Amino acid sequence: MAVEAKAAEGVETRGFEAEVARLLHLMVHSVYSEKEIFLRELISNASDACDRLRYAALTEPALTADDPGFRVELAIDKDGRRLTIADNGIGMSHDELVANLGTIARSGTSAFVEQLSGDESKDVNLIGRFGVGFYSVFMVASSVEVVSRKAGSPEAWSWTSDGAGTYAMRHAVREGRGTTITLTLRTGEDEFLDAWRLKKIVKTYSDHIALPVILKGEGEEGADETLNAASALWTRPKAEITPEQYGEFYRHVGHAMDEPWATVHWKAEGTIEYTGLLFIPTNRPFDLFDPKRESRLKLYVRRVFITDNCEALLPGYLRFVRGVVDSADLPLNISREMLQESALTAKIRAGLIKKILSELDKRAADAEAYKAFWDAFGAVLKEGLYEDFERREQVLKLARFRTTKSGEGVISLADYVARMRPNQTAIHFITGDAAGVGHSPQLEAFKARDIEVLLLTDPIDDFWTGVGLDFDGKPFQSVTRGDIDLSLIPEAAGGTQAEAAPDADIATLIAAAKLALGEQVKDVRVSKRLTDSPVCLVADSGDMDMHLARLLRAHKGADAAGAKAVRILEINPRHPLVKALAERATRPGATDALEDAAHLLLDQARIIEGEGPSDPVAFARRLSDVMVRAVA
Ligand SMILES: Nc1ncnc2c1ncn2[C@@H]1O[C@H](COP(=O)(O)OP(=O)(O)OP(=O)(O)O)[C@@H](O)[C@H]1O
Repeated sequence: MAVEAKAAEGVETRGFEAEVARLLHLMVHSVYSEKEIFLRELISNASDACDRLRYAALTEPALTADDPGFRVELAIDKDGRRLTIADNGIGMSHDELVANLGTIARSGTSAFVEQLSGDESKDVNLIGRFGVGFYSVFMVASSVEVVSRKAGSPEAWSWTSDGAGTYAMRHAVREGRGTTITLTLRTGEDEFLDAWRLKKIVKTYSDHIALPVILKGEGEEGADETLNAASALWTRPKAEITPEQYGEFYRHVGHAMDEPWATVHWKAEGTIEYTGLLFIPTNRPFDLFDPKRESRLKLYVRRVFITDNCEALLPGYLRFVRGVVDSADLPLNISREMLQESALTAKIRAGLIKKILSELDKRAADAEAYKAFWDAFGAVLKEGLYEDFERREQVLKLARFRTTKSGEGVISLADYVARMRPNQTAIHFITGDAAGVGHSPQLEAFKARDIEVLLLTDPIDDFWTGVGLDFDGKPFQSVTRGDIDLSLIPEAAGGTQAEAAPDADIATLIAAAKLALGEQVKDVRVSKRLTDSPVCLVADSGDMDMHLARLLRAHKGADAAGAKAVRILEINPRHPLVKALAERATRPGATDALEDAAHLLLDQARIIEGEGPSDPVAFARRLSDVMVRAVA
């Protein structure tokens, strides 16, 4: 953390973590046009600090007894070119100052730093997409002092920096708890010393903050002035809240920078009362695929912030939802642990899920807007198909799919069913990588019969398709697994099939291939799925789907249960190569050539699956032997 720590006359100079130094360099040289967002970030932090103290005071009331009125105060010192933002929140200890303002502790900021290209003109635009919290002050300030006193502690500490590689820590004096941040503004940033400008900024970005943001001494006859509405946004009547205010509030609670894709604000009344103000983001939050799959919803009890880490409030598959739930029915002194188990929490959870799913259902009517949502969060929502047994049908109805016929668009299962071919009884799908899945040879017979196939490319697809779901009475069936019989479905017009090799010859070829390949395949058989390619691999009906097996091998190693299942090699009796080999198989002395051919066919099928030959050296040798014979 500290590159260098030097104690001289009570001053401790420390180096910023390398990533912070990079970030600060960008801030200091920033030409970002909306520099005023630094104030939003500081007020947002101050409000969070007050929320956290209010919660701590539930169990330790002495923490706030001397100064119960939470607030944020802004003060301007024109002569000194200084702007001060002070709060009476929880404050920071020496170690917290070092940890929070010297390193990158937030996932959002580290995602930001990861994206930095070194090209400043490009990087500056990232500021608007990520937000950089506290560090944004260096866009406007030549030096910054943070004086903080942790609630309950007599000691205060000062953190100072000019944003150039190091910061200094020293003892300080602060009357009462909280944090005071003093910015010395750079030349050219005088607008932030102007009371009108500050009022405007607070009104625009921080009106929703639930505690008063006060401008000191700039009102009539030097009076203090409260600049924001200072009441919790979710408690205000919907009709009085503008979309801009909802948007700012979303960015504050969601630690986000985008616009909400959907806003749902309602009051639940009945067995349990609560207010919900939920947002579905437009963009994927950075921690969306974090293995912890935590929900970030903020829970309040009668406007006192309790936690933003209550797993029991939202299932993992809705973890992209941001916002606030405030209930008067939960006890104020409820612990985070009790919350997880409370029957009231379970009721709220059921209410939230219902509201979110029905909102999605409503919005699905606008196909284009819904596709934007689906592209961002569909992969997560589909986890519900696997884990929310009760609501599978609802989620399935909300799901959208790319298919062999959808082009760049997506379709619903209802669309799929409506387009099913005569005598088609199942919903066919293939799982795989986005780049290759649409070209798999296993799809050939489906294309020949004009049967639509769902192209599933999210890792979760391999899981939910294995739980025996159906839609509208139609089961899901993988095109790469088990026996497939499409003979009852008419071929598409214009399709002509080449003559197949005689059955007896094919039987001889199959026998020779089985002998040559031994344990490497479970079976060799005539394919009903191929029309153009000579071979493909399929999984046996009881075995794991091939794509899932590959995923498991990649993540858990070759020994993972089911990952090793041996596949079936299918051959296409109408393909010229197979026909020639079948003919050759009936002639005497064919064994060696057929052995090479069988291995090459298997390797070819493996390559098409994206797996590579099982023995690359042997593959290369066989291939050159065959080529030599061909050109000799
Ligand atoms: N006024 C404050 N009082 C107490 N702690 C603070 C204050 N300002 C910042 N902090 C601490 O410093 C941390 C880093 O702040 P920073 O603004 O960089 O990120 P953040 O607030 O966590 O995230 P975001 O900017 O996305 O809201 C905070 O998480 C908080 O712990």
